[in-house]
Amino acid sequence: MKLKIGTRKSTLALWQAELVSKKLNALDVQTQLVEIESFGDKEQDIPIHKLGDKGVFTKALDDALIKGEVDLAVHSLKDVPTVLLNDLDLVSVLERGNPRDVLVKPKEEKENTRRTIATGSIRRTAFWKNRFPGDEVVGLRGNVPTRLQKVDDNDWYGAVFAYAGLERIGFENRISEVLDWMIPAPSQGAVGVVARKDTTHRELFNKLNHNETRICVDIERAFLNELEAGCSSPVGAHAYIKKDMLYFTGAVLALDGSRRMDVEREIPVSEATAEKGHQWADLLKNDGAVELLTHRNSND
Ligand SMILES: NCc1[nH]cc(CCC(=O)O)c1CC(=O)O
Repeated sequence: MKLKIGTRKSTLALWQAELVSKKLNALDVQTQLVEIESFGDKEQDIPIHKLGDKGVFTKALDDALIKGEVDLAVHSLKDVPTVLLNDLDLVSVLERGNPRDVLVKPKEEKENTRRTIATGSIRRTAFWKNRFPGDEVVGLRGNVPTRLQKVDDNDWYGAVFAYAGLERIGFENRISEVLDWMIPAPSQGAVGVVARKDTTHRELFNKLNHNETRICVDIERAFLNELEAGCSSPVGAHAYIKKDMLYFTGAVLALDGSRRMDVEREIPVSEATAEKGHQWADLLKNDGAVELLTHRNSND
């Protein structure tokens, strides 16, 4: 038996696919990587939230799974929509890396009269403007190495990246600041494996699961799902487990960062089910979170 692992072609995607491959090899399963280009990779210059609502990075791999061209697909879990296609399942979630967002400054710092921050993410934009209303935020796209190069080539104060993405491909040394105050994207820093529902390898995939990570990301993703928001919405959610407690922070922001709603909870791990994520999102919905999310600026 040789399992075909579908992956995107970026350095980060390949690193994550290799990780899954090694874990399967350690379980005496042979593997082969199949590189597939996604729509989100081809269209590097269009802002991500304009590419389409959901699955811009996952669709090509979903198709390959459904056609049987690959047996599993490896993704950054935060890029995977909370609702999968009917025939597909999230079969494993690996142990999470650092979930935080970080600031990367240019190698040579520039003198700025007004700070300009680069990011292509509307969540990062909203959080940044919420905390620093006087700063300017500009768009930034491309895979991690491309974005790092753009940071050095422009006059920006810096750009926001995922800690895990930089660390995995050897750019941890570019981190200037860990942005502890920014609530990460739901499931940021976790790697997920998607397979067909009728896969015959479920038991094998279960062995790749990291239970604590799975509990946390299921809650974060339920929170996002309940708010009916895709990966490109100004929604942050982060859960972590310490001893027997699960700690959760979630927030919904207006696009321009002018308003936000927060929820913070701690519960015993024994009570931690995805349902909690739905409930906590419901609290914010009752306070008008959906109106906050759907409120558009005139220049949008
Ligand atoms: N949207 C692109 C993307 N998808 C996953 C990561 C990083 C790894 C992760 O968060 O799991 C990145 C890069 C980034 O956000 O800087």
